[in-house]
Amino acid sequence: VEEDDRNTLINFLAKLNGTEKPDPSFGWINTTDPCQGWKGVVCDSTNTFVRQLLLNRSSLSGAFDAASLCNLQSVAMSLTVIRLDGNSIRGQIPAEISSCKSLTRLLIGHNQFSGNLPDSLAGLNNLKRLDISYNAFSGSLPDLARISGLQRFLAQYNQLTGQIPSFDFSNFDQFNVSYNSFSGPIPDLQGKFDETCFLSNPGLCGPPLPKACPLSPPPVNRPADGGNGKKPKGMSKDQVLMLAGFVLLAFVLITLFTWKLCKAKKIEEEYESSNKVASISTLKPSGESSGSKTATSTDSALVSSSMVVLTSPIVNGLKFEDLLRAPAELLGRGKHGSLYKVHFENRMTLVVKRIKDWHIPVDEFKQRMERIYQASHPNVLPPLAFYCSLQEKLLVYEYQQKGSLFKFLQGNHQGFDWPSRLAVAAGIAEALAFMHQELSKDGVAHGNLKSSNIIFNSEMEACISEYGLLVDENRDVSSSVSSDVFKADICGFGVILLELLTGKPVQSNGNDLAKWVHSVVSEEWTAEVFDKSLISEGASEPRMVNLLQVAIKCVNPDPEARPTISQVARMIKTIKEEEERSVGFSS
Ligand SMILES: Nc1ncnc2c1ncn2[C@@H]1O[C@H](COP(=O)(O)OP(=O)(O)OP(=O)(O)O)[C@@H](O)[C@H]1O
Repeated sequence: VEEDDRNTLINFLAKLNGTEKPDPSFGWINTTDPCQGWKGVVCDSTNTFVRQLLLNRSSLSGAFDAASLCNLQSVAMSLTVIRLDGNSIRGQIPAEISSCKSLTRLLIGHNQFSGNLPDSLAGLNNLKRLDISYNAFSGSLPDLARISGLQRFLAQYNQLTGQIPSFDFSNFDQFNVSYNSFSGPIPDLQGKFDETCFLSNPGLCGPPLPKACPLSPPPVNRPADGGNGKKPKGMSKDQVLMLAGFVLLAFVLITLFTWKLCKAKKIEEEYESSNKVASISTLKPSGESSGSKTATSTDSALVSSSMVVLTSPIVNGLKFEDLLRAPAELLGRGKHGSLYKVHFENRMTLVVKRIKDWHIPVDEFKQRMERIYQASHPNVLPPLAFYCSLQEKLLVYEYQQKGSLFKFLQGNHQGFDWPSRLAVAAGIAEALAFMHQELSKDGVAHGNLKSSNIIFNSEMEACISEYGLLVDENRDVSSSVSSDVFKADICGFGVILLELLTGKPVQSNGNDLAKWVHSVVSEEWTAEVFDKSLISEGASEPRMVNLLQVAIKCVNPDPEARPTISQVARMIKTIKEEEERSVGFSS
């Protein structure tokens, strides 16, 4: 990034800070490149382009100068994520935001933004997630329905007016416009989302709200219509009656159809959940005798205040009691505890990890979770909330329906080609390197890295889950013992690389796979180890061997001989670059 552009970025942060110069703790200085250590800046794998600005929960209270940011050629084309949620930023969103053409996520919830949203926002046609919730935005929404790939729109707790755009809800995973002043009919939700997403908008009508819409169309108050709300001219009385008849018929048909759809969905859900669903308070942690009392069931009335919600846009207002009451399904009982899928009435689905036998002091647990949440990398699933008492430790994550790498490799993964596997390897290495760097002083490693803890998000990007859930209880951060926890992650990562190369997920701790690969490689049968589908797609054998060598370094039985994760990330980046060059060359 050129020096002038760096200065513009530094001014951008200063404005966000509401000060003349940015807070030095961010490390945004013009003698270093943004890709080298600027807090909250995530670059591409070649460290050339700024991809993400992650300035959420950073105590910012100034203004969002999107104009200077998005007018920077070098940044605007590459920037895919802006996260500013959880600050106290004021003012409007400048119309120039639309020059940040590549944005897929714009997350600015929980701030003090106000004024109208610029119409140009609807020109961000790569946007997948837009979160403007908990601000003071007013006026009508731009025609966001033009953004065809939008999957998430959160706008609750603002002062927005006008109609809700006719989104194509088929792609949506979350939607919320509650606590605003929207009016008019709710668009066709295609069977998704219930009334909680529309609460407290007195002018809204139609399903899923119990309030039916008036027969004649309500006054239209969107700017595109001129906002005059006048009746169409030149219609005879008969024509008006006929039109009203059609509207009535359409309304009856839509209501009937929605009712049938809801009924069918309910039956399907009841069927799916039969035998499997109970509430989390009735499901006992593994290893617990059925006669024993859990802290959860006894303490619940006393401890709801101890439920710490870290990221409120998704789980705002979540209480410990809500977690206990909601229908829960046991997903698995691992070595370290049980995992439940918890369904909420507003269709939010979370997973709750109930950690077994972790004798960590409550304060240390809290501090640890907050540090992990603050570290924030897009390829690491953040804890959304946690609960901690002496006897009970619960962690809440977003449910990811695409499942884990482990499950994926267990199934028919024929189409999982070499470039995709390389991208998964590089993505996880980069995310792990980021977390190790951010949390090295705290001595917090992942602690249980394996392919069932690599989860695909809705965009099929591999994310690390359950970071930092284990602590070596004999650990002494000041001594070299703490480096062992990081070296254990390297070994776990090496096993994941072996799984990607061989296409065989490991059931045990990975030693068997590592031993087998060692023996095959030492007898120079290297090609034998690779997944047959990789060989048949014509993946580059030399590059697969290079990755195999990285994996073998990582699973070295001597922890001290293993490379660091940043070294690993660099090696994988080089292999990936070679792959990209060769693909570019051949095409
Ligand atoms: N956020 C999530 N969304 C969807 N599935 C998940 C999520 N987190 C974990 N899973 C999946 O749920 C299953 C059970 O998870 P669990 O953590 O109990 O398994 P585990 O990793 O083998 O156990 P442990 O971490 O205790 O060793 C695993 O298949 C895991 O991949």
